[in-house]
Amino acid sequence: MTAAVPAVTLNNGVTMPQLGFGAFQVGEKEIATALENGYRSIDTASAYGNESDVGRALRSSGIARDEVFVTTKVWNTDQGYGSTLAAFDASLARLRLDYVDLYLVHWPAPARNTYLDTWRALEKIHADGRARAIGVSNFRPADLLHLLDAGGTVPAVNQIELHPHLQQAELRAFHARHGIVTEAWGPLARGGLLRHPAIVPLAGRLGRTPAQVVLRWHLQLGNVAIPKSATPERIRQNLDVFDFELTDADMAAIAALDNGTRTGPDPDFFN
Ligand SMILES: NC(=O)C1=CN([C@@H]2O[C@H](COP(=O)(O)OP(=O)(O)OC[C@H]3O[C@@H](n4cnc5c(N)ncnc54)[C@H](OP(=O)(O)O)[C@@H]3O)[C@@H](O)[C@H]2O)C=CC1
Ligand SMILES: O=C(O)C(=O)[C@@H](O)[C@H](O)C(=O)CO
Repeated sequence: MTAAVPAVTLNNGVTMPQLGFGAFQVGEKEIATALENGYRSIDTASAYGNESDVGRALRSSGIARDEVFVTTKVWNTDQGYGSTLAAFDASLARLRLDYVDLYLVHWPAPARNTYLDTWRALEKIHADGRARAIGVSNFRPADLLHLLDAGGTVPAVNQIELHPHLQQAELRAFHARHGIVTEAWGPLARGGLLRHPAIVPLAGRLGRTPAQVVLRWHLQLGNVAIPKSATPERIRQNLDVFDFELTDADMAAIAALDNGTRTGPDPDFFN
């Protein structure tokens, strides 16, 4: 039996489950499996091409709308004030929802130089009650400073690549200073960490899997994490992480694995 998922409170008082289902490269079946097994937060994006699958899985689950936290994101080519408003309408239509819980700017896309205008559109969407919270993704400290200096709404969340090989100390400290929740994408380093000689024995000692140990590390750091799996047993296993704890020594052993390795694009260059 999986214990209840704790909630984190965002800077506007909205609460969000600390562990959710990452829906990149999955379809309705996997999203339905996640919901059946107790996930109550789904992370999608217009770029994933599966917002309709998320909507269908939600409707057929029979779970009340207000019990599931739905995140989606505006893609780089839709950045800009008017185009973001139009992209949001299209996302809601595909999801067949009246609102999302969290709407994110997917990448800063620095060469476009449009994220401030995009952010104004997210503020309008939030003011209109169509996103309960708004945030960003893959923003670097300089992007966040730029946004904060422009005034307006402080992002509720920055969703960034974060795992033991890329611990993002500078961004996490920035977020803590400004009340921004850190959400980890690729929390399992896309599977690349799970045979690591520092993780495997830890998992053996605790009677857990390597993925569960890594997810527990995220939770104890205070991150929101959104692991993806297309495998039912792993989908279940990844949510079953609320009844054990890593010691300070375990946390320190994992902290030592930081080597700055990315599994995905670098926000400096991804446009
Ligand atoms: N904002 C952004 O720019 C980005 C956001 N994301 C979001 O983050 C989510 C998660 O990131 P993602 O890149 O998918 O990577 P993850 O770190 O979640 O890793 C997913 C990989 O790990 C494997 N895996 C999952 N659970 C286990 C387990 N218990 N044991 C062994 N292997 C496991 C999966 O295999 P299998 O599926 O075969 O079970 C898959 O290959 C995405 O789905 C998306 O929602 C991701 C990338 C960028
Ligand atoms: O999954 C996402 O949210 C992403 O933005 C990335 O997958 C990104 O699109 C990518 O990896 C492109 O190669």
